[in-house]
Amino acid sequence: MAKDRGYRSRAFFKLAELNKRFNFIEKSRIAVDLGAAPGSWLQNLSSSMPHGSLIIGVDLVPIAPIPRVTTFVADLTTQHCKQLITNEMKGNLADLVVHDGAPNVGSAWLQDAFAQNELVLASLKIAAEILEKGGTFVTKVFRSKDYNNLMWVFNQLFRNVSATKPNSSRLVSAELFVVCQDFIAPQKLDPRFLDPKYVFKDIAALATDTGKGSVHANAHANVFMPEQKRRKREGYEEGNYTQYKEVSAMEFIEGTDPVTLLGTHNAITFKTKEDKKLLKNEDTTKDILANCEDLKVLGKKEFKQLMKWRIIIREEMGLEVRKKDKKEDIDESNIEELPVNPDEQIAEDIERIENEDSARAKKERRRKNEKRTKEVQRMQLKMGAPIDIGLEQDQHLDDDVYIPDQKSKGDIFDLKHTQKHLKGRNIDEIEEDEGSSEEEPEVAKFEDAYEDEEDKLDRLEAQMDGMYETYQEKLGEKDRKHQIKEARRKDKNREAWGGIPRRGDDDEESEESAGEEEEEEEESEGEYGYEAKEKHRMQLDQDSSDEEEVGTSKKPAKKSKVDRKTQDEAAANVWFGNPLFKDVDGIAEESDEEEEEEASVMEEDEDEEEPAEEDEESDGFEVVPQEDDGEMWDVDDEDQDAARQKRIEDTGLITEEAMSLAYRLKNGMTTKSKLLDEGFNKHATNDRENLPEWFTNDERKNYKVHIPITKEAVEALKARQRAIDARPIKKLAEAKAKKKYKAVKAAEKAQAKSETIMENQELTEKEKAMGVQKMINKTKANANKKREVKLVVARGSAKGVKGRPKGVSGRYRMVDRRFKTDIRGMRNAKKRAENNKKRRKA
Ligand SMILES: C[S@@+](CC[C@H](N)C(=O)[O-])C[C@H]1O[C@@H](n2cnc3c(N)ncnc32)[C@H](O)[C@@H]1O
Repeated sequence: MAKDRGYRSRAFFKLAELNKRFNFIEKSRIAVDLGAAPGSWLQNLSSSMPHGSLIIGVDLVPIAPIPRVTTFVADLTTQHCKQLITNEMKGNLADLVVHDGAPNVGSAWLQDAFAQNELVLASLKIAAEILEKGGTFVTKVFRSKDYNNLMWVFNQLFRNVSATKPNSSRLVSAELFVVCQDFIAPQKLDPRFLDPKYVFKDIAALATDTGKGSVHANAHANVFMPEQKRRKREGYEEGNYTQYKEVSAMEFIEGTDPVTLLGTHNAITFKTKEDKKLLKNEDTTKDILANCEDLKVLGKKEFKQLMKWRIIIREEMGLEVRKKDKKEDIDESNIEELPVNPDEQIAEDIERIENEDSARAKKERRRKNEKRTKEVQRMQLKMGAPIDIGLEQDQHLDDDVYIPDQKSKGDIFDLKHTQKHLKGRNIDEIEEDEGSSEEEPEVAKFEDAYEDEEDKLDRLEAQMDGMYETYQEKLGEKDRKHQIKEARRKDKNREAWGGIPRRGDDDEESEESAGEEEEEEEESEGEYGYEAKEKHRMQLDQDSSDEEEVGTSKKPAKKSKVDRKTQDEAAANVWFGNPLFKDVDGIAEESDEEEEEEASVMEEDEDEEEPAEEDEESDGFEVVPQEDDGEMWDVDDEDQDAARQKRIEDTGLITEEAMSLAYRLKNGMTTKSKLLDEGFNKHATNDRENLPEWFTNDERKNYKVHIPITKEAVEALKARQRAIDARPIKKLAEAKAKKKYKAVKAAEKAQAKSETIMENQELTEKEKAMGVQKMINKTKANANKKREVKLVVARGSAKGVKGRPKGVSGRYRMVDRRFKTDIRGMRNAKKRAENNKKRRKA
């Protein structure tokens, strides 16, 4: 698909998808692609960035030139690489750094998460040095135990960080793409933030290393604002992360950072007088109370409930107004910002996610049972697959991961996430900004943002899948219809065969077989490209040929051998009873006659010697004399299927591609090993499960190297086709064989008669010679004699009577009365013409 469109790799679509969602390319002027070979991302940048933009690509391997792109061969983990880039940027800063690098060992891609994530960090290091404030960094990461640490680091350097998995990325692969927007551009950056030794250590350890307070908030302060006096951020006492903490309801209502409160306490209590007043409030429902009892097990829903409840109470209390006033007097240094303990938070996350997982599983089961529509099932399946993958990794830590077609991932919602999104703008501030009346909608907006986006994407995904499936079904249907239609077209008598059980079976089987073909096609998904196509095509050809040979069945095992034989005979009789055979020399018109004919051709011939009864009328039937019926029974066009079948049997090379391949091999233009090499690529062993159908279908077309079709191959095929076309068709061959058979029989009979004559003692030698000669002449005449077809007109009560008319023997044809008149007229005209001719001569 990618190559079709001129892109160097399918990675193109990943960046395109990311950009579609986050829209970072078009607004960039200077972009750097780290790990850019073969260059599809560069192609994307080159085509989408404004004119005059600077685009730099770096890779260990050279990149073929791309318009408007400067490339270097360099190792992105080196200082030299950064130097090359900065030189090219001539003192400017980049607005976009993208990184799709992957550790490359030999020719195979080693999906070593650690090495990958190390590369990510090296790229981030470059990005941090060359990006301008507000810039964007896009990177591929592998989900592993280090993933969360990386995310943590990204979050320290960028205001908006989103991990996503483009549809074009295989769901089974651990690869994710993280789009980090709004670069903070810290004045000074602690090198440990970009040092794998530290980053891939435990986050808590990192935090411990980076500051006195032993929490990452302090680490943050250490790294970003070393010169500023730190706020008092006591946090939990060291080693006492698990202590049970309560917060009063009023504190939660009035507090400035409810999210942190919820994240750092175990329960909301209603002990004070003021708290107790809240218990009387009708909005303080049982659910709210239950939620308050254990904050550690809050799910997304419960979290939302509590946040909404808080806002309602605040509204009722008019806290916003008071707060606004208060805010001016607030000495920021007095606000105690409760730090988030990473260990505890992770533990919380794990616990919560576990609960959520089981709740979600239940919910999904219920949904499945309730809605048994295809779309929802598909959607749910999509949701399931990535979770399975995620469980191999530290899935429970992937709180930031947003996976478009995996609703459940979106459900992995935690306080940390929320907090991050509210960073620098907590809910209270939102309230203040928007005014009290808009508080709830704003919060609701925030809360529903996840759901809306997820739902929308899920819906879209499901719709797309549904549409695609319908399209596929339609295609399949069309195919099947086409096959049946084709079969019918080739066999005009098919309907007439309906009475024979075998045909009925065949019909069913053909339907079944169509289904089977579809299944086979699906099963052969593992086979890609031309070969699969070819195999399928040959299979179809084979099948249609099979169908043509009446009496054969795709599922003979179903029937007993005897049955099958009888049915085959019946079907064969019907086949040869087809009027198409009527005019073929040597083939009897009626099927029963045919058998007799084969047994004793000569006898029948003798019968036929009897003069035809012209204008014979018997029981309402009139036999019309027939002068020359040769033109009446032209054989139809030749049977293409037979020709095709023959062609497959002959060589198996029926396509231009196959022929070209053979031609190239024969003429030393390619070798077997080269072809084998071409058949494999670095993606050959990739897992193809769980890929979107549209993608696999497109891939199948483009997965293999396309063999160029040579002129010579096409010529050779055409020549062969001409030769095949020139061959006698099957029916004709059968007719000729029959004729030959008859002739042999007639000769044998003539010989026997001659011997009888010769042995007759009563005859003179001359008489014997004359007798034999007469016999030979008669045999010859019989052989050359065209079998006559009697034209029969049904009259009176005989009209509409089916079957052989009474009193008519031999070959006959029912005709209209006017036809007889026409024949007569023609005969008379002919006679008149002859007489005139004679007269003129005389
Ligand atoms: C998946 S490919 C990138 C594909 C690219 N985004 C595209 O669209 O064509 C990964 C690339 O990372 C490069 N790479 C791996 N380690 C690297 C390093 N240390 N420095 C530079 N490039 C590296 C590999 O050479 C490889 O070309």
